[in-house]
Amino acid sequence: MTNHSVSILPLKIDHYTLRLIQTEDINALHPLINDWNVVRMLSQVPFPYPKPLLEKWIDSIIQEIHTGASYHFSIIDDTNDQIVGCIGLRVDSKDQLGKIGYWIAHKYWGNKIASRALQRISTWALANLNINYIRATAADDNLASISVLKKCGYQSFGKGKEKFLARAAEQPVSYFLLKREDICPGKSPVSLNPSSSIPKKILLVVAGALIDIDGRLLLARRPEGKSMAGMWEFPGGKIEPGETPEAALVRELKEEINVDVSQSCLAPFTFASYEYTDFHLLMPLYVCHKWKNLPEPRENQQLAWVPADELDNYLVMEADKPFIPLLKDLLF
Ligand SMILES: Nc1nc2c([nH]c(=O)n2[C@@H]2O[C@H](COP(=O)(O)OP(=O)(O)OP(=O)(O)O)[C@@H](O)[C@H]2O)c(=O)[nH]1
Repeated sequence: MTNHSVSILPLKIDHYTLRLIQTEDINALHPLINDWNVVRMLSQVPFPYPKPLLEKWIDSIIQEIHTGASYHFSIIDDTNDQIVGCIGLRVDSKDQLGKIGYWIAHKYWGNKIASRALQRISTWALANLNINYIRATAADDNLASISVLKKCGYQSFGKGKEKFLARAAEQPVSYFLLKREDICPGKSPVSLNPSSSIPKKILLVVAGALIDIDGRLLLARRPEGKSMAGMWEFPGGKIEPGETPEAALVRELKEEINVDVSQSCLAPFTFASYEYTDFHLLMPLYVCHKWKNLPEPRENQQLAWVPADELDNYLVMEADKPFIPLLKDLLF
């Protein structure tokens, strides 16, 4: 994907901070991870864990942040500035999958740090990375981790065997998956026989497809905290009572991305009629080629100018999916 960067500011949970692992963390991390209690539950780590090997791993994951291949965080107790564990995620963009792993130093077990960190990173990752699912693996004898995963909404989806370096043996493991809908249930599409459900409130929303002189389309990413955070959509919003769709779109474009558009520059293009779990969305989409001001995110959303051949890399809202082939024809 182009033209937008992942927000990796330190993340807060109660009195803990999650921030990207740094080279200087080595001295604090090494004694905490070089502990049989911790290492026996991690498949890829030997025991003892030589410091230079950890150093090499830290160097590699710092490089991977630049390419977006992985994001690993130290978990820091704000009360004394001590590192208490790590949590990280490797990104497989092709399958829209993140693979998550974490450990907490033995002396901090029992403080619910893992579940809070897992909850936080899962929400952050689904809102900011190009993924729709997060996968985790736990050794079958790691009951604490299995309970943490279940508490955070991860569903068990199978069993297998994996080699654990520290134990020098294969171990039975369980695989877990978190889907976007599992943590944002409000707006998931109705999958089972929608016609039999109770009639829903019709929500009138208007959206704009802004196309620049290079033939790229503007997409906005729903920020963390909103329903369906991380999904891409078209700038726009709800039509207020007494408002025309055109007036509403002019207002929304100003409010959301500080763009001035005149109603006469909005060309009706198509519309979405889509049943979400709690409402039925009716949303006209207008095309617009002319506006004033450079679009700027005013609501903490990411913005991306996307050429036609990259549109398929963006996870757009379910209701917007039919727009994509139509817009590709328009852009090419
Ligand atoms: N603006 C916009 N909304 C869309 C698109 N596709 C789509 O399903 N929607 C849905 O239409 C509704 C838009 O309302 P909105 O933008 O005013 O509201 P919101 O949920 O973002 O937040 P809010 O209610 O806190 O303002 C949302 O429920 C959103 O999920 C789209 O392409 N653009």
